[in-house]
Amino acid sequence: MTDAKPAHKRILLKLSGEALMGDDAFGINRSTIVRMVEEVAEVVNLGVEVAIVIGGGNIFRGVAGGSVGMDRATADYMGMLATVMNSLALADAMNKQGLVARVMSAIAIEQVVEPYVRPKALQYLEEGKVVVFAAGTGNPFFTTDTAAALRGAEIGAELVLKATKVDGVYSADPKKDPSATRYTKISFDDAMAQNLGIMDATAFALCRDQKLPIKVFSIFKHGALRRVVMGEDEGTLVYA
Ligand SMILES: Nc1ncnc2c1ncn2[C@@H]1O[C@H](COP(=O)(O)OP(=O)(O)OP(=O)(O)O)[C@@H](O)[C@H]1O
Ligand SMILES: O=c1ccn([C@@H]2O[C@H](COP(=O)(O)O)[C@@H](O)[C@H]2O)c(=O)[nH]1
Repeated sequence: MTDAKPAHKRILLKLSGEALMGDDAFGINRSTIVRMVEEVAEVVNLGVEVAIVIGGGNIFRGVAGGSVGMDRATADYMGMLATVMNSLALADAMNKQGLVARVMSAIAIEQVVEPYVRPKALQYLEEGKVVVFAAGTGNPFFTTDTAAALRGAEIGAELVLKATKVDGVYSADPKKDPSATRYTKISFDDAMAQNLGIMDATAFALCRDQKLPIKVFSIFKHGALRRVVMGEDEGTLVYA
């Protein structure tokens, strides 16, 4: 029995939307979302304050064909709405698991979820509730990675955790280049200079300027989220 304490008091967890598909072609795979929530519950039960941003790739990429030739901003609003659906599904699964989750949207959609109001989000976190930030930044031409950086900075998170389909940042996309090697850590400047596609440059730049480190790790690896929160060796650290 160990009484080791978490290395972080408040975190911003960015969950991959695409990972929610599991082995399905698109949408939300029930057992995958339940597994993700079990991992989240582990760290919430350690007393860590958890805010979440979830991507929309599992839904949005499924309808992306329909957005071909569409006005870019309109297609981006569709993408943001996809993240609202994922956020609702995630919060529902968390509530069923015994956690208390609140969804806050960057786009006004008040019959469905409450609007993002920073002091309210901070209050929820202090009360031990999990806050899910939906609709990205609320602006087209951005991504949910940037939303994670933005909300992470706003709520004073100590770390942004990017839980994705790969187990860290590689010298090239490991899905395209099998010879790519994984970094245990890399500076924001180096990641940006090498144009590493794991996150967009806006998200990297915001975190670098705010000195907000990022850990990239696999959401499919059991216990990885807990190990990151405990400060153990897992994934890749991106630092200022
Ligand atoms: N240098 C790199 N190191 C690691 N992964 C990389 C790199 N370059 C590109 N990738 C790819 O980036 C993907 C993760 O980024 P992406 O933003 O698409 O996913 P996500 O955030 O998990 O999904 P979503 O947008 O659905 O939330 C990985 O699956 C990997 O194939
Ligand atoms: O702030 C934001 C966040 C997202 N979008 C749009 O949504 C999709 C899905 O987000 P992912 O980060 O790719 O999962 C994204 O492709 C954008 O089209 C946005 O416009 N603004």
